[in-house]
Amino acid sequence: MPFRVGLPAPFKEGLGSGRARVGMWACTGNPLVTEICAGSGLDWLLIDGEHSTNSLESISVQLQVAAGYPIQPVVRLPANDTVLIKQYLDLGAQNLLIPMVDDAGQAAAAVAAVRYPPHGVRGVGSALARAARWNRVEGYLGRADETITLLVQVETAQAVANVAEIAGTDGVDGIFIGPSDLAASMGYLGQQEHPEVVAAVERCIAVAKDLGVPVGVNAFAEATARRYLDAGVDFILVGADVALLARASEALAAKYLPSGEDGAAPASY
Ligand SMILES: O=C(O)C(=O)C[C@H](O)[C@@H](O)CO
Repeated sequence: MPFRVGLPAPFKEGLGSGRARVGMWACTGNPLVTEICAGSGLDWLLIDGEHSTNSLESISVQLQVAAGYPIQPVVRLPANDTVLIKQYLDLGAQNLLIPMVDDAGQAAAAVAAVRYPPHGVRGVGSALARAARWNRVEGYLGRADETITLLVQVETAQAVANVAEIAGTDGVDGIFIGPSDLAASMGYLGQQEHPEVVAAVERCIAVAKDLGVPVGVNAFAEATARRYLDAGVDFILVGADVALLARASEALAAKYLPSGEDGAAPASY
């Protein structure tokens, strides 16, 4: 039986070759919404465990739903934490994004967390875990690494200063730049488009390209997204389910309600 039977290809496969992968955030915690986004035709979905109402259970169901569509799910954890990483891997998240990785030591800790001993510290629970399809994936323990993609987030001024060491850490499959937190840490809270922030993002992209390490970024403004694509990012997030719904529902209200009304529905509605 070929290895990896029943498991999707990891995000790292082919990453950095060919055109950039374009994706969106899945933040509602709702499998139906994620299913709608999974059928969008986009390349990848980022299921968010950091700023969204997602639990281990809701992420697990969304991965099952997304598996029916030609889209690659990546899951962001709330923190760079060995126990959480074990739980996310075991529920079947193969592609992990770890937030707030500021130096090579923190990157190495994330690498150790995704690897079984002797190469790391991941606890062994494959018989109980969807990761190994309850031990139906022949040889999973010896080859789990092949099924996992580890992406780390560069999103502070400190991380930008250390970007070459972070990107070059053995076992890191790519870096993902977070302009919102980066802007905040540079003293420009809420100003992801500030020229110094954009310049720092572009510096990180250039360093990663020089090292041959795949690099991604978040950019909701189309002009900025296109700028980062031109700079050579390999994967990008260009929108979010919650943001699309918020803006589209506001546009509906603006279209049909007389201007000046707040659009609140009657109490009995
Ligand atoms: O700092 C960033 O940018 C990110 O990490 C992405 C944000 O979390 C995303 O929610 C957009 O604000």
